[in-house]
Amino acid sequence: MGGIASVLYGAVVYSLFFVTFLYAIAFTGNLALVPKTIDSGTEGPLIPALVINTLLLGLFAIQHSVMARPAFKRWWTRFVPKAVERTTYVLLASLALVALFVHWRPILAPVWTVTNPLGVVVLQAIFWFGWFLVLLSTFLINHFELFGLRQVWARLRGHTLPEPQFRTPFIYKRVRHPIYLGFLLAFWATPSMTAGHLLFAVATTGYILIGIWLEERDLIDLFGDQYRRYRQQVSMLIPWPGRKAKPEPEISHPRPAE
Ligand SMILES: C[S@@+](CC[C@H](N)C(=O)[O-])C[C@H]1O[C@@H](n2cnc3c(N)ncnc32)[C@H](O)[C@@H]1O
Repeated sequence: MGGIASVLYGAVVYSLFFVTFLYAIAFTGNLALVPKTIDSGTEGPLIPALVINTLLLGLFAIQHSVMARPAFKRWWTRFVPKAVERTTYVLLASLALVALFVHWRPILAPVWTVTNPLGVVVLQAIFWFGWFLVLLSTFLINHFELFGLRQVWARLRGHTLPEPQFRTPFIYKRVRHPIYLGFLLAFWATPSMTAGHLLFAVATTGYILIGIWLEERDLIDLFGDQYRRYRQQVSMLIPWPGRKAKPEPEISHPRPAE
């Protein structure tokens, strides 16, 4: 694929991702700005709703976990050019989310309902903080590389991509997975939890915990002892006093002979 075509493909997919990301906020937060949310629409029979919602969540989880693994990437970059591998991953992830938004069936039995005005405000604040944390953390780790734009831009400029760098900026010094923490806050913090929303929150929490286990295996393969030390020092999801990344020991280089 030529450099300009790669950049165009990357830009279109990035736009699709961004719209999907905004829609996900409205979908999980039941914001009336969008035509369909997690609890909108007419409720149908329970069993088909459970089956369809579980299949939709499973489709997203399988797409995400399988395609993110290094062995899969090595295999499919024999067919998909390396420069657009990440873009194609983002495209398929966004399409899996669109399918979930379109086909999701509401299950409206209430699980909890908070009516206390302060409680409602606190839960809504946690919801918005969660989404803010997700977006902020993508920028801390490398937003444009995560969503494929850096790769297609490098292809256009004829540059090779640098090797992945281990990073612990800002909140990454306190928790190893702030993006996933943000999702958990956003998915659980609601004043009115329905059975459908609970299914979504429980399934995504399970998926995130499995995803962390898989991601950390890959990170240890990639960064070795550096990541092992980080894991010993820093909490997985919940920041804890005293649990903080320590500066890496300086590597001493022999002084050149004078
Ligand atoms: C969707 S991001 C999630 C990052 C992290 N798990 C989080 O929740 O903030 C997944 C990508 O981030 C990379 N990654 C995770 N932690 C990293 C770190 N400390 N430094 C560099 N890359 C990291 C992984 O290799 C993977 O490609």
